[in-house]
Amino acid sequence: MAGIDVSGLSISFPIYHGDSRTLKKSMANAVSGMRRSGPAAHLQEDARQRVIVSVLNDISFRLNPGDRLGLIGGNGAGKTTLLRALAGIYEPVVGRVRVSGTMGTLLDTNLGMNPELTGAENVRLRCLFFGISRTKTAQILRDVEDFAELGAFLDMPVKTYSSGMVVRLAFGLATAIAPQVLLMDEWFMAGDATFIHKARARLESLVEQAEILVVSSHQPEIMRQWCTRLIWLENGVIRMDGAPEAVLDAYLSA
Ligand SMILES: Nc1ncnc2c1ncn2[C@@H]1O[C@H](COP(=O)(O)OP(=O)(O)OP(=O)(O)O)[C@@H](O)[C@H]1O
Repeated sequence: MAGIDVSGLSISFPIYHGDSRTLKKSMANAVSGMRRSGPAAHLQEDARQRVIVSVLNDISFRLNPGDRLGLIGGNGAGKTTLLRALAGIYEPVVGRVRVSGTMGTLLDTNLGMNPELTGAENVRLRCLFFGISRTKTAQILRDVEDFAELGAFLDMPVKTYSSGMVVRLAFGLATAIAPQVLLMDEWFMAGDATFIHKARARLESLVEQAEILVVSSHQPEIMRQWCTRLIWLENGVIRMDGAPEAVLDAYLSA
């Protein structure tokens, strides 16, 4: 059964810089004089006076099949970092992340996509990676072809695609293999209106199969329509966690 269990998760990045004295001084000033909500609130020094960016701090939540979680928050709040931690790209510094079930990620268009290979070759390669049979691979290829509407470009190297075309291919492929847990950053909404309409219809059908969705977006409409729960992140901590309307009302009026 699909599930996500995040407990006391903290993530920070050390800053390794050749000449960090000026940086440290400005950070020390920022840290000592900062407001909690100020843009430098997550810059700190560790016990060894190294500068660290504390991106997520003590994050906990659980998700069960059918949950559709939206992450909202201003620029640099930690939404993408949280998605990357769920995907296993970042290891927790403190706390733990447990994800059960097969996972599909729409976090970075180039992730797992070889630009030298054609769209079709990338589809076949992904199927090979997941151990999918030839017959099923042929079905998936047809499905991606129908969805992405790339025409002859499906047999062209991905490096010749526009960014919107890469989004269509990546989204089509990630959703064709029907993961139990789908993690999605908002970049895919860069597609044109027709694509967003199709993407939504496809996502709805995935979520109907009681899978888990975690999506980050700056668009309130997307959050209202797609999510059953919202977490508002601010400077790496959970400011509010609850029903979409309540969290959006508080977030938009803050
Ligand atoms: N590898 C890294 N090294 C240092 N700092 C990082 C790293 N990755 C992210 N950060 C910092 O962590 C903070 C949170 O970044 P993140 O991309 O998670 O924010 P976000 O909420 O997704 O923002 P946006 O809405 O602008 O995409 C930012 O201040 C960013 O500069």
